[in-house]
Amino acid sequence: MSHLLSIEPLTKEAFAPFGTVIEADPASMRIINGGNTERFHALAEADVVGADARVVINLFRGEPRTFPYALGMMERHPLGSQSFSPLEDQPWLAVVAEDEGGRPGRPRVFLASGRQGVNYGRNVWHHPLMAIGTVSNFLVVDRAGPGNNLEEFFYEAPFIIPDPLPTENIR
Ligand SMILES: NC(=O)N[C@@H](O)C(=O)O
Ligand code: NI
Repeated sequence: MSHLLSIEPLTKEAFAPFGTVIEADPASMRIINGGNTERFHALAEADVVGADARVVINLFRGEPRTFPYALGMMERHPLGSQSFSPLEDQPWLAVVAEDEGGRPGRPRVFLASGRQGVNYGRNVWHHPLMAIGTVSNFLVVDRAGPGNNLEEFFYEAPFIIPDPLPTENIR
């Protein structure tokens, strides 16, 4: 089995096993504020569990990853979902994996446009934030509160993510 990973375009259908895509989906749009504003309603839902769990809104400023990238670990948050929405129209990578008996399977790498965010479902394996090209800011909605909300897994051998830029190479 090759450890070189391919990069897929992010679509809500392909990402569905892992969470939802946060983008201006016309099907969710309603006109509000007397016609001044388009509301893209309820694109995702924060899912937090446990006593005294709170939904919090954060800013993450990610340094761009360097490529080829040796992906050696994945993480998940058993007590809450986690969303990432880019703030500067910069593409980025959402990396996820199915759970296979309590460990992540082969990672899947999705190239998100600068107008696409994701909400990782609660307890879904993912790689920590992967900005590409330049320092990138993200609005992050996730869980705060008591309890251990981080589980990490380290692969026996790293997977390799090729350079996603220029994005024209993504098929
Ligand atoms: N540690 C932290 O809050 N961030 C990670 O969970 C991540 O997915 O980037
Ligand atoms: Ni995370």
